[in-house]
Amino acid sequence: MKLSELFSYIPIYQTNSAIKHIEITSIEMDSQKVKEGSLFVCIPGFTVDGHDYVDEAIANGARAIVAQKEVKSAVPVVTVTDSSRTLAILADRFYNHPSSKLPLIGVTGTNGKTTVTYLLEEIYNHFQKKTGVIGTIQMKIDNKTYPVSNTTPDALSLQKSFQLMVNEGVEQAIMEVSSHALDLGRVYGCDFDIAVFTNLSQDHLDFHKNIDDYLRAKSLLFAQLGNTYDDSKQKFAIINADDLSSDLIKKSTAQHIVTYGCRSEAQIMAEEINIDADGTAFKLITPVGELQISSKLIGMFNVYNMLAASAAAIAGKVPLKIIKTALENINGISGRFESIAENESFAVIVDYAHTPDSLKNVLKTIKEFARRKVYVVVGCGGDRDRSKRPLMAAIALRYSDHAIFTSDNPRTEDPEAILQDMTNGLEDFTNKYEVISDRKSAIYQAVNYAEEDDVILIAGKGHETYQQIGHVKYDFDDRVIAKEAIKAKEK
Ligand SMILES: CC(=O)N[C@H]1[C@@H](OP(=O)(O)OP(=O)(O)OC[C@H]2O[C@@H](n3ccc(=O)[nH]c3=O)[C@H](O)[C@@H]2O)O[C@H](CO)[C@@H](O)[C@@H]1O[C@H](C)C(=O)N[C@@H](C)C(=O)N[C@H](CCC(=O)O)C(=O)O
Ligand SMILES: Nc1ncnc2c1ncn2[C@@H]1O[C@H](COP(=O)(O)OP(=O)(O)OP(=O)(O)O)[C@@H](O)[C@H]1O
Ligand SMILES: N[C@H](CCC[C@H](N)C(=O)O)C(=O)O
Ligand SMILES: [Mg+2]
Repeated sequence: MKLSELFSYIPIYQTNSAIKHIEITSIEMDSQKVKEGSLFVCIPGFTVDGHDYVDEAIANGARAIVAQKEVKSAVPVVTVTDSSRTLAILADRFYNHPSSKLPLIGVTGTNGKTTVTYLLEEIYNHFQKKTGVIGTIQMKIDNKTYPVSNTTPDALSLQKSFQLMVNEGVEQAIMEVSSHALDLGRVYGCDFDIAVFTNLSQDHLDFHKNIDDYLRAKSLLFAQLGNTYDDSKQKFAIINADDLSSDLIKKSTAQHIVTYGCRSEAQIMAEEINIDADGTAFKLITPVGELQISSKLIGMFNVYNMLAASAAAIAGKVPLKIIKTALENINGISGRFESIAENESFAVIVDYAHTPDSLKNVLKTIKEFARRKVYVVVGCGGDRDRSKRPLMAAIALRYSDHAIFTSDNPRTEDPEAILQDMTNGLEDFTNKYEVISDRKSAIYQAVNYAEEDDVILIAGKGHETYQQIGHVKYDFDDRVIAKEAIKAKEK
């Protein structure tokens, strides 16, 4: 594509030489990925500054550079005020506005994003639509999966993924939109049709200044739904009426609002809720009819997830019957309340709870059905919100009979220091917990303790198949380790 054509979408920029004739073959934001003919966009990052990699990009074949400050370069430089924003606009143009060709649902909120996206995948698959899903676990197009390094990819990878979905004939795209992505502009240029808000509770206060700033980031998804009305392409904000943050979310959008909930008055509601150890049943009340749902998903939080997915699907004109069949068909989501010890006298559950709110929800749910002791194995991630550590530890103690505090992904932090952050202030309860920093040993210990009718919750890593220590990701899967521990106990 000619640079002149690409830049026709950027109204104001400066160049140090003529760019009209330059033909580019790809856009890159990483100098290491630059090939002959690439346009290299310099992004100032948290670790390094892309502007320092211009020479490497040119050596690898860059034909032009986009920068937001002065750089020395042997090839033409286009200077813009914000290179991240420019990257999003250029990527959308380069890949031919792919998100406008796909009905696109974005899901945001502290907890439940992955779950809601997979419920929606199931619903749309039952509706005979080919789906594309982007989120924490992977990118998935139909049944083909692709690895991801972020829940919401950078703008360049994202637009490229949308183009792949268009080429693969995807009829419904569904994605998780993290607060980081919204704050950093990774989803600028995405033409969302439906935006879903699950809930807000504490997380990521290492990145966001405070909880208000975190909520403001989440609200951007709703602000980005657009400010005009188009009969042929209606846009919807799907909002949890029972969440205290919903007022601000509602005010952030000019688009149609669909509310869901169980306690406050809402358009989509669950009534006559019945939750037990095998599943959940409720009556789904909607403006287009009512019906009974009987799902294998466990816990009140999953009723909310099912309501969120149902509300989005109703906005997307999916018939209620299809929604019912899909919700009743889904067995569970990888690493979310996943039951491991099917043939044992005790239960082992692996769950991705890594926030105070999700840990509390999941433990309260287990406590309701547990016949005997509840053990929890949990840690907190390094290089992440420190203030959630003592809260998660206190919740683990309060809602279990015995807690084993261990490492999650320590990343570049000292694992013992993370555990100190968790246990500071718990000196009076040392008989209710122990600290085993090696995660494998912690899981083995819990399994060794377990007797008939006990439940073990292994929280925090869910579907993850690695443990990151320093900058290295080692193979590690809670589910595999738990099964090994059970086998060893049986011997
Ligand atoms: C804090 C944060 O969001 N960091 C993201 C950011 O990394 P960074 O700012 O450190 O990037 P950098 O290494 O400084 O590089 C700056 C620029 O220089 C370029 N570069 C760098 C090196 C080089 O040799 N050549 C070169 O050109 C890079 O390609 C980049 O364009 O940009 C990277 C590329 O897009 C992201 O992968 C990275 O996410 C990291 C891995 C991360 O952990 N992010 C977390 C906090 C995150 O975003 N989480 C949310 C989910 C949270 C949730 O689910 O609740 C997510 O959406 O994943
Ligand atoms: N609606 C909900 N409200 C509160 N907790 C929930 C909800 N749904 C799921 N959880 C809990 O949160 C954990 C993570 O769920 P899920 O992966 O769906 O959330 P997420 O928002 O995608 O998380 P992440 O921010 O890591 O991508 C689950 O394992 C469960 O313990
Ligand atoms: N997307 C979340 C995942 C946290 C999962 C937990 N296992 C951890 O490493 O803290 C994050 O990056 O904060
Ligand atoms: Mg997720």
